[in-house]
Amino acid sequence: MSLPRLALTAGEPAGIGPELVARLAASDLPADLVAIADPALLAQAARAAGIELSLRSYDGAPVTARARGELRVVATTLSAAATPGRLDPRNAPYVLATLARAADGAGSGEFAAIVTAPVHKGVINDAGIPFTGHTEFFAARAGRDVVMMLTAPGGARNGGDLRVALATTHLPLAAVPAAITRAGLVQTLRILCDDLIAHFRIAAPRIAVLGLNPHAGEGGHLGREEIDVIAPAIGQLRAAGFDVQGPIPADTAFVPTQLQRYDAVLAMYHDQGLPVLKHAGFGHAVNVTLGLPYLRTSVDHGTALDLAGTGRADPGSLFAAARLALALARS
Ligand SMILES: NC(=O)c1ccc[n+]([C@@H]2O[C@H](COP(=O)([O-])OP(=O)(O)OC[C@H]3O[C@@H](n4cnc5c(N)ncnc54)[C@H](O)[C@@H]3O)[C@@H](O)[C@H]2O)c1
Ligand SMILES: N[C@H](C(=O)O)[C@H](O)COP(=O)(O)O
Repeated sequence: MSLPRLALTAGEPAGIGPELVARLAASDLPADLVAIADPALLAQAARAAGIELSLRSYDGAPVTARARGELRVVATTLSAAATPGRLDPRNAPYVLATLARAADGAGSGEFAAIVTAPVHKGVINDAGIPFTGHTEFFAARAGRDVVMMLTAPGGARNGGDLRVALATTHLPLAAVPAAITRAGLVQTLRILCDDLIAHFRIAAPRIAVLGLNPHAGEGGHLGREEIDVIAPAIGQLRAAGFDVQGPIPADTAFVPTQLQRYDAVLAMYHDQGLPVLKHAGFGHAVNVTLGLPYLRTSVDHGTALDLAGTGRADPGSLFAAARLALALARS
């Protein structure tokens, strides 16, 4: 039987992504690993980290076994030689070309899933290309509404997984209140519930929806978004039969006794939910994009320019992302 094929994008060439992809290839993960990257960059990162890598050109043929270190590559050429730790806007189109190739392959069924190493959003913008993240890039390319969810195995302290989804993703904090709309929340909650049922095999997901303001608005005295927007969206989902609770004050939503009651928490913005998730699981948590017509998982960390080229980057999250992608593909 052929192995499930995972597309691996190596991300920012000056970051830790190429080294992590090489480390994953050196593992015994039972998958047909296809990197979409510059082969010379992968070889250079592997050499620097003392990883033995055997690169082969990707020809599309199915494979039934993969030896440690074996990695097929869709060769994508850097615009400028990469130096670890030093960003170069000239390579931004290269980074986006790797994402586009992965998206097209996953969309056509060529890949069972995409697993992405981190990109640097700033340098892509410095190159004059508007870009806020993989999540938004894949959503736009697929023409779908999506939801960013991070999952930390065992992060709920009761042995369960901590899952945090976001109502808004990469935008300035000042723009958050206006970006939270009733229709948007309803769509986000539907995608979250549907994908927890379809992909995570949770028959009736229990969702905690956080408030936006301190103490969930304190009855309207500390903000009205809970009353005007969040509660009506929750009501709509509940009327449709979903187990959605809230708006819950964010400051106490993550205490273990509260978390036990839920399968996922919907935070209103990036830094309301992700610091908790990363505190609980940094290094082995996984970022999953829900709502895409294909599977996409990613690491819980960024480009770590300070570690690039040192061989000291922890590959735990990329391994977890690849394992989750495989599990989701099998299910
Ligand atoms: N999946 C992604 O593409 C992704 C995720 C998060 C951040 N980013 C981007 O990465 C860039 C840098 O972001 P940042 O500095 O806020 O976060 P970062 O995760 O790159 O670094 C934060 C700290 O964590 C450490 N760290 C990160 N990954 C590590 C690993 N695998 N092993 C050991 N230590 C690790 C770094 O050395 C640093 O001290 C930004 O452009 C950001 O947007 C991308
Ligand atoms: N919000 C993510 C995090 O903090 O880990 C990260 O920026 C990556 O997002 P994309 O997968 O959309 O690039």
